[in-house]
Amino acid sequence: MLLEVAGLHCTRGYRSLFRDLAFTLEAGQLLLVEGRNGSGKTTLLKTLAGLREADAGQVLWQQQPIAAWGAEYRQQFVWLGHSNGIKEDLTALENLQMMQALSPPRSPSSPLKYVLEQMGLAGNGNRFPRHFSAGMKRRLALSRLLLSSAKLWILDEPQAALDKAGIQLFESILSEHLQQGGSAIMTSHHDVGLQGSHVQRLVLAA
Ligand SMILES: Nc1ncnc2c1ncn2[C@@H]1O[C@H](COP(=O)(O)OP(=O)(O)OP(=O)(O)O)[C@@H](O)[C@H]1O
Repeated sequence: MLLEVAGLHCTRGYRSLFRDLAFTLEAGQLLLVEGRNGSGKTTLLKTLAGLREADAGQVLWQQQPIAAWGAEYRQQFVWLGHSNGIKEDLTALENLQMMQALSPPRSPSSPLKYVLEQMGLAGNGNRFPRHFSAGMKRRLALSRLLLSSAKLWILDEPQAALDKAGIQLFESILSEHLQQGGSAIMTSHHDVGLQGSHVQRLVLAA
């Protein structure tokens, strides 16, 4: 088992978002976290990523509490939040270099120009993302999925701003990751075109 969550309780202000939350995630599985705006999806993802503390409960990564992993836990997953985490003053190619440096690299690694091509950004390598559309920025942000060898992906509304082709591209990258024994936790307000016993759903009802 890769990730195990038990008795998780998170509050924000005086509001309890979820209580006694429990689930497990195995290699090859996708967990879709659903719920209305403000129900606590981002809060849950940040808690799983160790970016905020739970009020109670445990998050175990490979049987060990994430706190016990220390800084090493950050190398175990790819994080993509609402913010794209790209630098507007670096070119697209320089952004890929930065992403590559921050994550355990894939081996063999693809040439960065090829990664841009795969993401539908061919010819934009030397441009600055401040001149990109919102969907182009999201595609650049999602490039990190092709650069990292991390087994777990934690993605907050990864399809935001993507056009139909971008959503299909993301789903095919995700599907390949799962087939290769990776796992992912993601939020979405849209249907995800992946089905099967390896896809679990968690609906937050707060
Ligand atoms: N920085 C903060 N300080 C205080 N309360 C916050 C903060 N961020 C979020 N909240 C509250 O926590 C609750 C859950 O927010 P969260 O962002 O986790 O929801 P969400 O399900 O991801 O929403 P959305 O679908 O809109 O992205 C909301 O009621 C929100 O008001």
